[in-house]
Amino acid sequence: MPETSAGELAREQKYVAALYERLDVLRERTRRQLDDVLAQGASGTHQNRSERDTFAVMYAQRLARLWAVENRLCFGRLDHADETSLYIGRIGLSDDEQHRLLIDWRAPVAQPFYRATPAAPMGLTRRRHLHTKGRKVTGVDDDLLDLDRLTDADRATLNGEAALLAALDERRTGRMRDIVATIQAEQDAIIRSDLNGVLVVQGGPGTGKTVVALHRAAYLLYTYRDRLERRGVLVLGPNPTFMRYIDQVLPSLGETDVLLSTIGDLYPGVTAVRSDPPEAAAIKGSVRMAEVVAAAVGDRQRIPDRPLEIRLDKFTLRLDVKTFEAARAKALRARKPHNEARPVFVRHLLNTLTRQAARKLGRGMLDEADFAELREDLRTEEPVRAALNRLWPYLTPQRLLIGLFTSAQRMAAAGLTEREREALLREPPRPGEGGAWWSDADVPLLDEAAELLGHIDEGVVRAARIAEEERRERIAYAREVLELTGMADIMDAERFAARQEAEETQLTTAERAARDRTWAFGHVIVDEAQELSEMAWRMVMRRCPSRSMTIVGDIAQTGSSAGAASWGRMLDPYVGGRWREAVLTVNYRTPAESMAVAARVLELVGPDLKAPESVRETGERPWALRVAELSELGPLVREEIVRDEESGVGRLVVIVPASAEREIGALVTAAVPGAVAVPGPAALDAPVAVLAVADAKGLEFDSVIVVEPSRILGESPRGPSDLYVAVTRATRRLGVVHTGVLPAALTGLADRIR
Ligand SMILES: Nc1ncnc2c1ncn2[C@@H]1O[C@H](COP(=O)(O)OP(=O)(O)OP(=O)(O)O)[C@@H](O)[C@H]1O
Repeated sequence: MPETSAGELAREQKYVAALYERLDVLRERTRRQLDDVLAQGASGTHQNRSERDTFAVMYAQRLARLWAVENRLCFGRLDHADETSLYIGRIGLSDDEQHRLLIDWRAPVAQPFYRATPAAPMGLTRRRHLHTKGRKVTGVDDDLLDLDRLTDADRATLNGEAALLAALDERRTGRMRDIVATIQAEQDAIIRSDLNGVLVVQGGPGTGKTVVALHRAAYLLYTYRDRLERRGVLVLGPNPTFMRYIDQVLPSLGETDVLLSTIGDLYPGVTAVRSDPPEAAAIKGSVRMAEVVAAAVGDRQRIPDRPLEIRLDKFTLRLDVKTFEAARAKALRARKPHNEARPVFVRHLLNTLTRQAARKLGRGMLDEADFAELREDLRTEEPVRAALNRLWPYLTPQRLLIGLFTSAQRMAAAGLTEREREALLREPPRPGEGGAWWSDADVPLLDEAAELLGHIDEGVVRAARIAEEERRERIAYAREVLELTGMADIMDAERFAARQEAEETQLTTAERAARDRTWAFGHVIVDEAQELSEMAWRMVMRRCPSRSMTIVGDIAQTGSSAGAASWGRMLDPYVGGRWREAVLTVNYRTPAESMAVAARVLELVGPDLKAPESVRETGERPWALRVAELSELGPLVREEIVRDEESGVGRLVVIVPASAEREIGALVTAAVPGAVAVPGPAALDAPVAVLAVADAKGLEFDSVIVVEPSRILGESPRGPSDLYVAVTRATRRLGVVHTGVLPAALTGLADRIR
């Protein structure tokens, strides 16, 4: 950082202090507004209450936004040729007279902060980066953009990349940080790209795809707030650990109302916890499964090929094949989903049964009311109900798929081959297993099934009954509370209960969207998009009929057996070639020394692929160590920690083949206190984590040890991509530990001296 005169720092400190004062005033004002709205209580008309709820959500969100921007509220200053200056920060601030004090980084006038260069200064003479700690300005560094105006002193301190390099060199905390202060021009162009259409951002590891996608979400919400606030923005990522890794970025940019989800979480009411073996995942991910699920539904509409007798107390009724066929044809003609077509099928059969019953009862011609009454009587007869349920059962997506995957016969009827059936056949869920039965690859199939099955009337009825019971319970509880607190005289139980309920229904857009399978988002961002299967794309596209999407990923890193080999193959079925691509080329994470190793691994993925260029060097060569047994790993990791600490390196990850995750996890956790060997938030917070490649995807660590690279290579058809992911996770140091021979791509690493 260049020397800055004390006077200059003091001037910036004064300005920044005033910004924080203003922030405090606004927080206090918004808190009071929220309190006032909440104090109005649940009384008034329905419209009053709903307006009050809307205001309460709005003030609460505004308050959260104001609290989220505390750190590095202001990080830049633009000096224009006409000698005016603008301060750039996380949000815009004005005083009560509407003078602008701070410009939101997403506003058009802030754009030169990211794009101006000496060759194209965009009207600027200087771009200043302000460094702050808490509310204190600790330093500034300047890019002088009007070279004619430079004084000799200015020339001596010209320092374009200082802020970026300082940011990249910082120790990692286990959580991704925002980059508002150092967004680079090629990234800014993506962040501010038009809202409409499908934008694909292809880029190698560490090129900032994830962080750029998140800043784009914040930019779009700011620029198109009216359009997006109602429909919401969805950000999809590969696994829960990754979601945890990125979940602070948008709040730190003042955006709290974006739904972050994995594919495994996207179907309301199901959380996928299993992952399928590669072969099963590939079958379930193939678009052919759309036909299989449709055939499985059709299989549940199959009619008997012989007549059916239904014995009642007084007589026996009989349905013949012709009647079944007519009922089914009518139901299919309705072109409705399975459950919604059921009433058509059922009505036809019931009418036939009613006519038979009338004849048997000797009642000949019935008028309309008597006919309806008799039909209703029959419908409630247990044998009739059971027969109708067998013929055209109400189905939930869960019931359909459990029925399918637990029966080789049903799978065959739905068109799966013998080999596919063997790969997919499963035991039914054990009692209480419920949610744990589902895998990531099942979720798009549930969604597909839900489309074909439609709503269940009975379910709606049941839900309404449960809601009514809950309402009654709530009133009873409210009555108790009021009696206990002696407030029964001043407030009635129903009003008290309604007030509580109102608090529960004050949902944000993201919360409402998360509960609704049919929600159409205003914009969808897919990260690590190369991992999505064809079936997953169908599910995602359903969530985004407007096709306003940002898709970020790297085809060279595809690890899933059902993932993408090209963007066109995945997207063309939906947008027919109408997608635009932006390419990121600079790697901000991995030092040049590790990237040289990664480039050789990349040749195994595809000889024509080009690794991104690193923006910095660390001077440390990646190392390799051959050990006789993996049990040597524990002491070795301990040594590495000491070494890392001595050189100021923070967090370490041991990346292992999936098949050795448990064994190596046990070795390392036994040898290193505080080490964590299960994916999830704990792995992000621990000083040492052991992760399989799939769980390390998208993450980064100061120091990385890759174990048994040959096994990673050989473990799946996508082995080379997996090894490429593994060797590109380190921000500082990379080492390789192996028992056998090193893959050729890794020869040439420095020997590690012990
Ligand atoms: N302009 C920038 N200023 C500061 N840091 C940056 C910038 N761009 C990227 N980074 C940092 O580089 C690292 C890599 O970014 P990110 O994880 O978004 O890359 P990626 O392309 O998604 O990588 P991968 O494909 O490996 O998942 C992050 O620490 C990110 O904060």
